[in-house]
Amino acid sequence: MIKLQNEDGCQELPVIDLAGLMSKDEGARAKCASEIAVASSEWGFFQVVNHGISPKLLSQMRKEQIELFNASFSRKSTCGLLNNSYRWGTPTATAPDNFSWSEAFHIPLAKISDQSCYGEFSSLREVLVEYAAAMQKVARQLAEVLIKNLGQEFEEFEEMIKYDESTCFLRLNRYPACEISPEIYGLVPHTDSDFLTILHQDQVGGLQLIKDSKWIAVNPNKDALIVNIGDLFQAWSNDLYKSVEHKVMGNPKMERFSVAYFLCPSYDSLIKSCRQPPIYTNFTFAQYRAKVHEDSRLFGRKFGLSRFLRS
Ligand SMILES: O=C(O)CCC(=O)C(=O)O
Ligand SMILES: [Fe+2]
Repeated sequence: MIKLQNEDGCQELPVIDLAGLMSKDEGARAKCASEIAVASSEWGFFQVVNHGISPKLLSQMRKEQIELFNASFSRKSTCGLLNNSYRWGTPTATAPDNFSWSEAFHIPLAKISDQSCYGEFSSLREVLVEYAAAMQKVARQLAEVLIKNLGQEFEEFEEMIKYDESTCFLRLNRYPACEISPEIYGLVPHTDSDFLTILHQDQVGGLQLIKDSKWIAVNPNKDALIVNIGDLFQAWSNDLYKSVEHKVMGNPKMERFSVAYFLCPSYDSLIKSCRQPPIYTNFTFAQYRAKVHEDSRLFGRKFGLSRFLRS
């Protein structure tokens, strides 16, 4: 059992002021970029403030999200709603420790402006469109910093990986209060299969990540977004940036909401290390997704990048 380290106040997730990236002062821009790169390699996780997304948009998103999840189960799982993306629990679970006590909508960006996905939730559409565009902007800004820090041209990177509206997605999460047992996860430990993820959580808390072999809780900060490195950036950077395991703990009394934006490349993008000697074999995003799905189906879990290690 891994002890929760920051219960005794040892370590707090870095908070980075993104205003630095926009500064006229070159030194301030370089300092901010360096903080992002260091946090990505030492933590694989960080928080950003002054990210440019208005508090109004964040609170509108939360309001719409709550209304959506308040709908009946039969309505949420109705054919057509948000691209049939409603999921609850873990269909592949074989034991309590691989079951996630949560429900979610998992919406590809390509479907976000599609009127036919919304039914009576028409005001959700406008908010999601604006939210996705705002998150995409921050995600690309961070990707640019991380790519330049690897000594690569960002334009070339974007040319190679062509973000795809059908592979980037938003996930709306709800974690109902779970009175059954404190052992049950809201979301089981996992790494994200993308370049990077940007999360907006409410004030309930429950997200934890591994740092130096210990679980660290992310204390809610109402002004911050949480950023984490995904498997693809770890492979691309040849393990310089870390895709670390994280999980959501269940809460016996309070429900919790979060929204995650996943920055993904097109399926045919080749993910190859920018450094020598490469730790992983080259793979396309389609191959990676297929392997993750196959492992979940056959073994009930994801093995992720370890499947692509060079022998
Ligand atoms: O809700 C959270 O805090 C984490 C969500 C997450 O890790 C995910 O959706 O991949
Ligand atoms: Fe995640």
